[in-house]
Amino acid sequence: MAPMSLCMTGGTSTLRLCGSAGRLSGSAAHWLPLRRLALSTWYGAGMKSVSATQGRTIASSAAAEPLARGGNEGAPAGSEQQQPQQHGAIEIVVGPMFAGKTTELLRRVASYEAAGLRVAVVKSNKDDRYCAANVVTHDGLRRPCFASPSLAAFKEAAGAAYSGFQVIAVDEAQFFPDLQEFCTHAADHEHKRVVLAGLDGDFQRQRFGQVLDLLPLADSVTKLSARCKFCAQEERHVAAVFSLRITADSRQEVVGGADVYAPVCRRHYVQLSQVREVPLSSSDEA
Ligand SMILES: Nc1ncnc2c1ncn2[C@@H]1O[C@H](COP(=O)(O)OP(=O)(O)O)[C@@H](O)[C@H]1O
Ligand SMILES: Cc1cn([C@H]2C[C@H](O)[C@@H](COP(=O)(O)O)O2)c(=O)[nH]c1=O
Repeated sequence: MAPMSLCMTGGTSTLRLCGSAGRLSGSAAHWLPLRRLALSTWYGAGMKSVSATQGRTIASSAAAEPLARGGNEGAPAGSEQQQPQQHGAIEIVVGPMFAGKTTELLRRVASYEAAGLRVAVVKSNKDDRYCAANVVTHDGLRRPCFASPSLAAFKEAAGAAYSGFQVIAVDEAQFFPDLQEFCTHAADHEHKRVVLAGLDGDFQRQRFGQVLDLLPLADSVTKLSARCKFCAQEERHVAAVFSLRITADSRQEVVGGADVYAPVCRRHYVQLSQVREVPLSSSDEA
């Protein structure tokens, strides 16, 4: 079994497979073709990132490097022989609101494009906060995208262009009803690299959509943190790991920004989510 490592950088933890063919032991070593495994484990290596709380610089990632070489490590230079197929992969970026998930998604998109790959960016059409046809970060970075109710609808809208995309970047992943099925098929059978950004939990810290279902299928999982809004008011910088809803709406899906949510640390989540429950339950009784 390939070992897992938890790499901490500031407010960010990156959980990634860091096995190598040489370190394989047990039954997997008997049936996995070693060369294929060596290539696929190399893809995820070297990923590093820092949290939104640490500013706008997100450390460079080596994730695009192998792909920059076309994923064709086995072919001799200038060879006319058929190139090996690109390997599929699933990268997941999670965290509370305002943690920099979309920023990180766009950084990876730019990195893959710089490596010469064709990238499609998709977001849920439920997210109409800043612009219907763009992925937009809370601080205004933007990029045109497909806005779709489902990933099947995106595939249909892309039409013939779909097969040319080597990377599919999905923002607001928690809103897609067919996330697991689409990503699994795209990575396993269409050999695409799928990069997802989304909430792992809702305002009640419950699973949100299908993001968590993809963890066992992912090549890398990066959890980002934001900065606790209430600690910041006390001039303390504390990592925010939860999204607190500051309105009295109890539906799971409520699209919004700083008017509806605040990033909070554990202490403030516990304190303030209980406060929030009082007006909710008294109004429920009325
Ligand atoms: N009210 C706010 N609270 C916290 N961060 C904010 C707020 N408004 C803008 N930002 C900025 O948003 C950036 C993160 O945006 P984004 O990548 O869209 O986050 P996410 O996708 O995780 O919600 C942060 O670096 C921060 O500078
Ligand atoms: C916590 C929480 C969030 N949402 C919505 C609010 C926003 O529209 C998105 C998250 O956007 P971001 O890019 O991560 O800032 O999800 C929701 O519907 N329900 C929730 O509990």
